[in-house]
Amino acid sequence: MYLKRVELHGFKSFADKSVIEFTPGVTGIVGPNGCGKSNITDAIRWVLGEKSAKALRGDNMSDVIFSGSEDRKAQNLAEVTLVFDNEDHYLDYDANEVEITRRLYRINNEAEYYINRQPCRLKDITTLIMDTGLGKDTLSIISQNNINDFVAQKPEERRPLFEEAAGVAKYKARKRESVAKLERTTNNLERVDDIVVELEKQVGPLKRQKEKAETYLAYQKQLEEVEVSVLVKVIENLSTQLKTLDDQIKTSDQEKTVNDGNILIKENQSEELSKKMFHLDQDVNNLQNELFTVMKNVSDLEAQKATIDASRKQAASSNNQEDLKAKIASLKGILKDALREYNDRVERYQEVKAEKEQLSAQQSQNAQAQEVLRHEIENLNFEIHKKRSEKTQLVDQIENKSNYGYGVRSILKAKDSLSGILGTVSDLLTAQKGYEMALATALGGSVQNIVTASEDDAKRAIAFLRKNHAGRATFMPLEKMQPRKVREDHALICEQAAGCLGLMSRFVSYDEKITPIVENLLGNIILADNLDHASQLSSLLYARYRIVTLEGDVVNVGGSLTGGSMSKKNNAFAQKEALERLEKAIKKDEKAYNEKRIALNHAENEGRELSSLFMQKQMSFAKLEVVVTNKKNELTMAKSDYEAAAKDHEDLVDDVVEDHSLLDELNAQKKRRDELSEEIQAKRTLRMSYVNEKEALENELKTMRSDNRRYEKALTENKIAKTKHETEIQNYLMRLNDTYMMTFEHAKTLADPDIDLDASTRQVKELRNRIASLGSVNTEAIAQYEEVSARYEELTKNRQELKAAQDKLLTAIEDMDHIMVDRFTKTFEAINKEFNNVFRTLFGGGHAALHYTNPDDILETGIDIEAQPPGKAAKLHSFSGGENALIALSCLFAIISVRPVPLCILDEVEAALDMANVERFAKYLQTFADRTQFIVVTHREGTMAHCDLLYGATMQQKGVTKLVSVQLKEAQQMAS
Ligand SMILES: Nc1ncnc2c1ncn2[C@@H]1O[C@H](COP(=O)(O)OP(=O)(O)OP(=O)(O)O)[C@@H](O)[C@H]1O
Repeated sequence: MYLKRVELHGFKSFADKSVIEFTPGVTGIVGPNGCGKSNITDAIRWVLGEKSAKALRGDNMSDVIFSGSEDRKAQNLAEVTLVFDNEDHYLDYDANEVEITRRLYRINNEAEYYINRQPCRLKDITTLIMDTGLGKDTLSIISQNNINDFVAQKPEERRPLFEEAAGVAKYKARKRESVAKLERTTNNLERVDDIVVELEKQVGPLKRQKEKAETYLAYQKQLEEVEVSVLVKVIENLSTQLKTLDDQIKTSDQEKTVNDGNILIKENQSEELSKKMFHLDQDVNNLQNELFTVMKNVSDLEAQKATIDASRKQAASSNNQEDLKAKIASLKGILKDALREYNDRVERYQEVKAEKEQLSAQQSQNAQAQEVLRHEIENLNFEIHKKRSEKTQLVDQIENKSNYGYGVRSILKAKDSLSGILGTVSDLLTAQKGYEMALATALGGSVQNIVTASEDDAKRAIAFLRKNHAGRATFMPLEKMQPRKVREDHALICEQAAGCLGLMSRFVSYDEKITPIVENLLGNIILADNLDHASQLSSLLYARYRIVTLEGDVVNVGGSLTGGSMSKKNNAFAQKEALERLEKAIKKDEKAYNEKRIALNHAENEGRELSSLFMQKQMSFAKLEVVVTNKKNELTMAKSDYEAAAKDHEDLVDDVVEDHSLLDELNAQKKRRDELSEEIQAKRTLRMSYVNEKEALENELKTMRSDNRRYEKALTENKIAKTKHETEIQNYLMRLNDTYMMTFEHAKTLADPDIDLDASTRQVKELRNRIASLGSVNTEAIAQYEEVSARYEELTKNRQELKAAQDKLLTAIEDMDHIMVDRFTKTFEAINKEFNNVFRTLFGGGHAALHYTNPDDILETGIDIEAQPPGKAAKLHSFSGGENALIALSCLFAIISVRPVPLCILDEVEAALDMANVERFAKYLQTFADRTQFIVVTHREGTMAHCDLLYGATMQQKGVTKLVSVQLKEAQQMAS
């Protein structure tokens, strides 16, 4: 390999493109001072990788670009190419010729590098020439300064030259890299070690915490599964019991109400009976007194009559003729009395008969009246039951809101466990009577909106619905609701308009605190009496408002109409109104029912009285029948007695003046007596029946009161049980909500319906105990552990890798050290030997040697020079400049002979030598010329004489170097 050509363009004084051809052997470059000879050396050094501007004799790298002269402008870039012949493939590059180019731009200070015109990095160039003997720090470029400094250098500063000769630069560079790597690896290892130790401290406790947290979560999961099923089952059981209790309460309540009514009626009846008995007693008493008087009268009158009858009987029994007249007269008197009595009794018989018939007629009237009343009572009872069941249905609809959305119902059910739920709009508003349809229309779907105290309450409720998949609902936070209004001028138009009743909000009752809701929902809705007026009004108001009618038709904003028939069934306000109406009707029917019951009772009493009277009449009638028969017999006998006596004695029959007053009075008194007896008897019988009836009533009342106590007791017990059940259900629902954030419906979908309640309840308790025994738990530990342990594992792996890398690097460094020591020692010894030889040749005798300054550390040792020219003492600092140069050149040649280099550039290295030594130097050069290509910058003729090729550097144009091939003579002229 040798340098074939150097091409320069714009480099320092080489303004124009210059091509310098070289041949193997020694090439001399001559010329006057400052004409640019050393710039060629700089150019070669630059291409071979020099990075220091100072080494290139400049301040900045851009100083290498031609900076202009008197006649020439500065260049914008410098470019130098070295062309090597590489036929022997000395350079490790697959080409017979290798071109290395470096280029630098002034404008951005950017450099470009090429190998065989292919762009590359500076590092690729230094790698290519490493250990070839080329390169900026090698033996290939030796300047006058290098030579001058060599002897004065510190031993350590001389070492690189020897290292280069020993070919350890590659290893040194690699070692440097390995050491740097080792340092980085060690640093990393230490850092990783620190972290691993730190992590180790954390991993243990975190693992324990994580395991505890996992156990806790497993228990919690188990607990949730079991407890949700238990809670669902318990709630279902309690709900079933609650339903039974409700039914029992309803039944007891109804039974008690019926019983209460019956007791009241029976008590009234009993009281009435007492009153009647009291009056009967008074009547009987009075009648009894009168009876006494009448009986005394009868007795008196009968006594008088008996006297008369006795004298008549005496006269009648006489058989004297003279008394015959008196006898006939007596018998006639007896006959007349008998007839009168008979007629009297017959008349009474007829009277009693008539009375009996009248009573019978009254009885059947009474029976009819009773029948009518019973029928009416039955009807009323049926009505009341019907209305009560309608009411139950209606209450159920109103309370359970079965026609409302799922979300609304879910919220109402969970109301107690949520905060700030005030109820639905339909709960909080009541339509005034007659405005139910209008209000329902005005509100539309908003009736189902749920009013909350605050916006946060609404948000919590929405979160609850979302979590439980429990439907959707609209919420109206009181604090957020803005009023809607009708403009004042529009309100004035309304006031004047036909059929306008005013703002809908005026026809609603509500609690003052929900005013914002009412003003928001109804503040701009107008009520009109009918659709025609509503339509006219809408036109007047430019169709800006919603106008509803009493019938529930609507003129919408914009003027469209909605209307037709509307079911009241789902109208919340109509439902409320219907309930009120139903309750009133039930009360009215109940009142009528009780009144009819009392009337029936009266009729029954009257019936009883009539029947008692009728019985008595019947008895009197029967008695009278006997009396009439008796009287008839008596009359027949009297008639027969009279006719027997009067027969054949018609002359003796006188027309006696008859005085019937006594008999009439007696008959009258007797009639009265019988009437009184009959009446007393009737009243007594009646009283007796009243006594029996009252007794029966009291017995019934006793039973009913005892029933009532039973009902009350059952009611109280059931109500207490109901409250207890409700509270328990509420508590369980709250537990579901608070602990598991679940609605009952959602929990039901997750629950196991076939659990054994007792066993599961025990399991819940046990799990709770287990959880409690875990103490404080950090659930974050699971994620923390995962993170820390993953990091720990990764870093542990890292540590192993780093450790392996460290070991590998240490081994590599050790190997390199061995190689370097070996090579360095061998090369050093060879150079040392050669040094003495060259020295003796150049000095013509004497002695020279090289020594390690630190033989124990071959890798770092400096190199000492021991030189003793013939006849002189060996003190380096006391040699002349020329001697120093010769010593240095001896060493240089020794090195070159041990380690031949392909190219060596010597820049005025022999300047300090005398002519004889220059001669020796030049000759010596020739001894190497077959192995090493020399380029020698020189002023010395002796050197020039031994050059194979000579170039002369000139500056024909000022400041611009031009190189021409010259003959020795021309060169000598140029030098001189
Ligand atoms: N960037 C540059 N642009 C133009 N000319 C430059 C630039 N850098 C250096 N020079 C010129 O190059 C010359 C120096 O060249 P160089 O040091 O190679 O000369 P020389 O021939 O080696 O001299 P000597 O024999 O004294 O060592 C100077 O004239 C300097 O002005």
